[in-house]
Amino acid sequence: MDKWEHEWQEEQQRVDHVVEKIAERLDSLQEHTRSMRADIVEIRNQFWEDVTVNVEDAIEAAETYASIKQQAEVLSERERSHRHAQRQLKALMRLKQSPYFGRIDLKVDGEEEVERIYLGIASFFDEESETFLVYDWRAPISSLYYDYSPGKVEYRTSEGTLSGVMELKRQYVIRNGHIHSMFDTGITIGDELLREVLGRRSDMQMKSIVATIQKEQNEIIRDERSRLLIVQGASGSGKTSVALQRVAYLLYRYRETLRPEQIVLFSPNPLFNSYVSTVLPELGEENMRQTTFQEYLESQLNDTFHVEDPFSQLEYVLTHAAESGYQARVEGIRFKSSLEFMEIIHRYVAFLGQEGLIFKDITFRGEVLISAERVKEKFYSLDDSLRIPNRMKLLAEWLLEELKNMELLERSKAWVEDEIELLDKATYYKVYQKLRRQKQFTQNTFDDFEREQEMLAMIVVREAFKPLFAKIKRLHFIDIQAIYRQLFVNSWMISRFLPEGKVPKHWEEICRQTVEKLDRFELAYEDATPYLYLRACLEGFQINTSVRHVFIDEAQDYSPFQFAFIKRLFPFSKLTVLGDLNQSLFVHETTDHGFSPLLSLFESEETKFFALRRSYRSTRPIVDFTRGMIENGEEIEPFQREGKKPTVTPVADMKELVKKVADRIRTLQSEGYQTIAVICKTAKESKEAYEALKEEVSLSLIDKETISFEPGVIVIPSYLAKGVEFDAVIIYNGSETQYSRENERKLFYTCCTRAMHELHIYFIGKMSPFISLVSSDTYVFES
Ligand SMILES: Nc1ncnc2c1ncn2[C@@H]1O[C@H](COP(=O)(O)OP(=O)(O)OP(=O)(O)O)[C@@H](O)[C@H]1O
Repeated sequence: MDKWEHEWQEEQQRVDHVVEKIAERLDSLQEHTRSMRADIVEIRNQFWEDVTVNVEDAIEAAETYASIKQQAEVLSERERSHRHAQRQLKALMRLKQSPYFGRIDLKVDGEEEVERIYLGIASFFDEESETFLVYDWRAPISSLYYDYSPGKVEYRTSEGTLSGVMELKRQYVIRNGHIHSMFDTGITIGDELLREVLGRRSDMQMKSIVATIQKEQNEIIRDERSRLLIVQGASGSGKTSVALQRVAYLLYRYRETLRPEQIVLFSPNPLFNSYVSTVLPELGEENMRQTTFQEYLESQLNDTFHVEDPFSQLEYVLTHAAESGYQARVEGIRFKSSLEFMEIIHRYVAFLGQEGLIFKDITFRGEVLISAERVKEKFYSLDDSLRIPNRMKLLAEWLLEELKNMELLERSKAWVEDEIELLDKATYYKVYQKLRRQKQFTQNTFDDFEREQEMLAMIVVREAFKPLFAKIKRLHFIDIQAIYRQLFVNSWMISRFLPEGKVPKHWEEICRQTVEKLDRFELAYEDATPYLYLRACLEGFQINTSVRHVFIDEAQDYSPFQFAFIKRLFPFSKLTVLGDLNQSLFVHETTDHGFSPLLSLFESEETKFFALRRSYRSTRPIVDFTRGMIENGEEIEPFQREGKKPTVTPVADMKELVKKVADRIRTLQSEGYQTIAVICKTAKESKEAYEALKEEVSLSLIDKETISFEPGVIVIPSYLAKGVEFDAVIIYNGSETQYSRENERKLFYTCCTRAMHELHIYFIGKMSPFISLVSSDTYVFES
């Protein structure tokens, strides 16, 4: 037996030993959770018995209530522990299958012994030997594994910086308790293991990368200082992966204080949410809160407007270029997304502090109780050194007082008498009891009747006024819609607020389009954030104080305005922003600001910028091809994973296109690929492609309503394929007519970079100039 075989055997023996220990722990934990479950069932049963106690008698009811409350607390505490134990169980079960993936041998300077540190997805401490049989990958010492190759190392502990020598770095693939493969690694973390991992077939769910995190990624994952962390990373460089492992890291590092719901991830679409949702559970953590910016907008605006989503905006930009008004809309999108427009809103708000606010009449049963004019007069009579939201609060208090007086007067109106007659018996009885308790009955039947009527009138009017009071408390008397509209009704209005006095191009047309939409209760995507911002400046920000970390993935698709807004929403939160400027989809990104507006959000010493240049997703030939399409593409480093060159195929017409694409799908399937995406430019093109192809092969169509992927063949519009990857990608129609304008370059690049193993492009007529740009040795032209 050679040395390596011998080591392998020893390693397997250790795995067996650890697995056995884990199995023992599992047994006792299972026993413990079983008894905990029995407890919970018992408390629950008891609970219902208590609830059926007679609650007629007030004292007894109060006692019952107290006891139920106490029991409920015990129950929820037990349930929490049970959930915790369940999670531990799951983690242990995973650990039992694959207890660790790495080992480092460390000799600390000044010590004799070499310590062997094994890394896995969770720690496992053996009480008998009082040693960690496995260290959590997030433990401080584990960082050595990611940051160093064998040789001299340094690391920080609570006692200071220690130095030493890493004598060995080893990687394992362990499945079902058996070592599948084992490598000793050199400079980078297991190129071999990484190659193996990356060469696997995709199965529509993102995977954790803890075994092969690269040094440059580890730095981002473990950064704890920055308030704003910006990651510009090439396509496939692991931005999303880094974001998710960072969430897991933070949950571990701050496990005493940080809960998963205090972390929010903004993702590009709901489909992406489901794509990444398995990573944290795989690591034994609960998922953070996942949302999309659109979801937030809708939650705030849906009761007033139909809010356009970003994909409809993009679909318009991509497909309506020939229409009149198109240039104005595009210019409007750019302008309304800028920080300049935010500044205009600030100036507008300052102006509104002095004049120009618009209020609603306060009406009741079709009559004006307090006219908008009176409300306005009152507002401007308030101390104008106060901020507008504070004045609004005072105004609301005043309105509530006024309304209370009016409520009194209302009681004698005729409608109240009619309503009293419609009251049910129970209400009458309640009033009777109440008067009796207050000993207000006089025995004089006539007076008593009067008193009863008064009280009933009070009840009726109070009930009717309730919604009015609620609206005032929510400041619904401010006519935000009209105030926003006012900025666009007179096209000269804007010139008062322009910082440099330059009115945007097509301004009149932009105004006309905006007002027209607002009057139809529609809000264009580009208007939604400024509208909410204006509202917040007038009503006060509804900030979220509990969230501690906000992650924004695909950040290149957010406007500077949106970034600034998100920061205001989460004032106590750190921001991790990840994106790739080469994949910008939205129109506002065609300007040159990049991520620079972000830098103005925090002080420079609180901000850190990282660049990820290595691309892991696609094979080297695919990266060589795609990086030729973009500026500075040579800076992207492909990971050395071999594969076939992309193909570019001309076809004569739609009929031939469908036939060739269907043939390709069949070939790819026969090669064993699980996930094959036919990527189209728009939803419209996707639908057409799907209708044509479905006669030939079995496939499904993805649209913006789709919430999860299934493996197989899909047809998908470009913008929904963002952030996701497929074994093989077919670009349905890569001709000049589809992709030639500058804002289509990045779209095309994004589509092509979704491919892990194979990329095939078809075109009719002329090929897209973004292909002709690329060196012809990087692809195969299949005529
Ligand atoms: N260190 C790593 N070890 C193993 N796989 C990795 C590593 N880093 C990235 N990957 C893999 O590379 C692929 C791309 O990663 P990810 O989607 O996170 O990149 P991205 O930068 O967000 O890409 P894009 O911007 O194109 O959407 C994924 O399959 C991911 O698992």
